[in-house]
Amino acid sequence: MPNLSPGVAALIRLAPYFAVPLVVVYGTNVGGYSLPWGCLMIAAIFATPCAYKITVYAQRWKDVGAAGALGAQAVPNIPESSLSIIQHAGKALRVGYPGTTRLFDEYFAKYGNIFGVRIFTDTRIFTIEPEHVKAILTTQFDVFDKGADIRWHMESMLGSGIFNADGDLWKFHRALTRPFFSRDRVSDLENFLSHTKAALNLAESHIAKGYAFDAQDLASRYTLDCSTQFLSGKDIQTLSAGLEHPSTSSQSTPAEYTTHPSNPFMKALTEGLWLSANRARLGPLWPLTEFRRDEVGLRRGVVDAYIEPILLEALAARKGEKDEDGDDETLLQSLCRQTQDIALIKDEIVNLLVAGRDSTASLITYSIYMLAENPNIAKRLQTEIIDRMGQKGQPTSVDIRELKYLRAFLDEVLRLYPPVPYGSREANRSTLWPPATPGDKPFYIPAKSRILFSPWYMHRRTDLWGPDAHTFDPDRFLDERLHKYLTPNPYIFVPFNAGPRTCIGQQFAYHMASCFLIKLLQRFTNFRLAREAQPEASRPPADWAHSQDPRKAQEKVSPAMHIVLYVKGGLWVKMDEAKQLDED
Ligand code: HEM
Repeated sequence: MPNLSPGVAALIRLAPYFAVPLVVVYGTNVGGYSLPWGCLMIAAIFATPCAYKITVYAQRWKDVGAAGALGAQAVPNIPESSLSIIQHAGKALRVGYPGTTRLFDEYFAKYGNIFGVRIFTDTRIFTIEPEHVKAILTTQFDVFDKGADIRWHMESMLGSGIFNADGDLWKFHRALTRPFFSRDRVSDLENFLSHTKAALNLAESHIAKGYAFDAQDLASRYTLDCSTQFLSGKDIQTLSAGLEHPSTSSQSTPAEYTTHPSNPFMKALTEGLWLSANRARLGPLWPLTEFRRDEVGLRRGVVDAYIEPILLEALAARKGEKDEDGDDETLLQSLCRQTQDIALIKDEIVNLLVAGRDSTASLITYSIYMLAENPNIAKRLQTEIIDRMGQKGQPTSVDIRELKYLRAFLDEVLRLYPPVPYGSREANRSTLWPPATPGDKPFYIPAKSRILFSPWYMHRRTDLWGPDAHTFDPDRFLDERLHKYLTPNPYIFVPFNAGPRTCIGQQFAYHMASCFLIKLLQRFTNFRLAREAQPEASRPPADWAHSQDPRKAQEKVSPAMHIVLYVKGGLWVKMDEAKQLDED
């Protein structure tokens, strides 16, 4: 139904669910038994809810029976209504601490590490068991697709790009993009270093005026410029906008920032993802919130308008060239060589921009947050970096490999603040998962179940990471805790997922974030949060301080998520220029 708004399309799709029971009620009336009109009306009103309840009970009965026949157990379903679940999920998206909504806290405590919820006729199964995550991502990879629901929620933003594809289409995308993330290509640090320099010059000019700056905005612009340079050979210069002034500064933000052409693009990208995530939380009800028009598609239109000129330039440059690939060919050039399908190329580029910008910006943002919160760790990192390459030296990929504490620091940020806090898949057929407790019956996973697994929750489990799981301590990736917890049980740490669909940009992201942090720590010191600049509405709610979750209780900013984790209201920080050491 391409020309209909989401709301109208959904109504047409749902019409049979409401019409069939009414017709049945009406049919009984004309079929000889003449019920009084009052009874008929009551029957008509209750027919659809009754039919829905019967479907739900019949499905559950079928699942329990199928589980029993296989010597397995059905996943326990939580006794909460669909509307209440939708309401909690929506609230969690707006104001919740990612992962610790009432829904999760209460039900993980009550039912253990796996439970099911029903949203109308859909079953969703939540798990934070590493063995289940291993099954989803690796050992039962062919059972778990992204699925039709995800495509329905994400299509307006991501089209048929790699994130949204399954089966042969996914294989096609993967084969197309993977060669561009080879070790050689991602180890070329010039792109990252030149953009780091531009980004840190902006930070420096703000600091010189005594202003705080939003490190999250800076990180997003840095990662977007690096990613576009890598993908198309030309950056889109979002860093040239400069930085916003904090609301506490006496001077307002210069017009060159507020009117910069990259701003509508950045805003549309973020809003598009937020709205897409909201669709997933609302389940089948989301079209009601976009009744008259496709709000996400509108944002995608803004994104397209910004990237189209770059694309058309690349296509024009292709004309007349020989059909040969070369080592210096960009991904965009390669796509243009292999297809003239502009929609496909646009989808591919948008998918990679979404992947490259937000997740790595999240890693850098939370890294700066942790530098500010842990001055001793910042000092140790600084010492490691300066000992190896001095205060001005440019890192190489060998340096990055040898900076062990920096890598442990990044991994610890990824553990406590995984940029992609939740993963989702759909079972294309029924299967069995190992029990959460050895000796118990395996779990029966019915076909078509939507599965949600949470690195966020799993990365913080004290039974998997030790009693200090809530403490930020990079040494856990270097000392005996590594061998005690992670080495024997690698699926407890999955910030990039794992298996055949593991993140393609993992090494790219480590290099991009490492370059930024190395140069940051060479140039600046004394990182601190500028709480006065943090917008009032984005500060952590007062009741978080009394939370049972020790990390939530000590947060100084509000972590929030759409699909990717971010800091609500931005991460406003101050820092000092490091004293220049004499390196001669
Ligand atoms: C810290 C940074 C990053 C994190 C934590 C991260 C995490 C992830 C995760 C969890 C997935 C699986 C998503 C899913 O299956 O739904 C994924 C997939 C992917 N990532 Fe990343 N990512 C990061 C950076 C990047 C970068 C920089 C790029 C490329 C420029 C990239 C490209 C991709 C692609 C193309 C996929 C899809 C793979 C597939 O479906 O086969 N990622 N990433």
